[in-house]
Amino acid sequence: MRFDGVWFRYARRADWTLRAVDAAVEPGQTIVVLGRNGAGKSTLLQLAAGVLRPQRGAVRERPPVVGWVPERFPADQPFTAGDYLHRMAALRGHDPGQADEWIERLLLTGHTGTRLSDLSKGTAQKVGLAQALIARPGLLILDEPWEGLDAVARTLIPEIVAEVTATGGMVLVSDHRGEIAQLPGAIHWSVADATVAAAPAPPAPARDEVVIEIAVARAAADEAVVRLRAQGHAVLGVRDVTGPRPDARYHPGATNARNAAAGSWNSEGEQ
Ligand SMILES: Nc1ncnc2c1ncn2[C@@H]1O[C@H](COP(=O)(O)OP(=O)(O)OP(=O)(O)O)[C@@H](O)[C@H]1O
Repeated sequence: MRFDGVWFRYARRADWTLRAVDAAVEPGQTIVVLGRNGAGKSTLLQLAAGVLRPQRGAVRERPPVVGWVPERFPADQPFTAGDYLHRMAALRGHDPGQADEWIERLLLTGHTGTRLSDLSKGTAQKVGLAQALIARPGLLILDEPWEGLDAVARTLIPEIVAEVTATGGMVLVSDHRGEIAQLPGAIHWSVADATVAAAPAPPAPARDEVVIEIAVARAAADEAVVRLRAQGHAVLGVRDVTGPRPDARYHPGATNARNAAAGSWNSEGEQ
């Protein structure tokens, strides 16, 4: 997919929010879009998603299925979370079971009967994420995905990104706080002064580590993740050890992509 001389502004005589943007995303790539508040990251992502249209230039070769997770999930809709996700699955031509798999994986099971407007911000964000993933997107767009998410859900983001890219999908992620600057293998773009430029990747952390698997009570998972992070440990993932075993790439515990991610760890000889 590429931005081909893209110019965009929100009103006819307004300053350009983005000027002459030329940039390309290849299959399997993750792009982290960095920039200060108001720089134009969301605008760029919405142009990529096709939600906004450029006044000049074009976004070309966009994959047919796009999953867009806006910065704020629009929760003012008259559905419960479960009903909404099942409807979205049906609308996209999928079995409602596809929604159930994401409901389970994003730990939304206890919220399916809650109306969207009554969900907490973080839970609503997870519904937004599930909605985008049900479609099995070839392009996944995550606008500040860390905002409002609980600690467990945060650990799932890199895992989900790896699964999409492992199957040739592209991922665009905005990040104004530099939280995902360490997303492995990601390419960084910087948005500033209405232009988009390649940004150097932050230095990789020194690696002399081992992986320890621990099991904690489900109710204590959030607290455990927060405490481990506070102690300086990298939390690589959270998975359900009692749930059904998955059998396809976007399913809970997705075997192919998950193994591919684990393989990259093994190949570094750290286990
Ligand atoms: N719907 C809109 N109408 C008019 N101006 C807008 C609109 N949306 C965004 N803008 C303006 O466009 C500029 C870029 O906004 P954008 O949301 O793309 O920035 P951002 O880098 O994503 O910021 P943040 O990190 O705060 O989300 C800002 O000056 C913003 O005020």
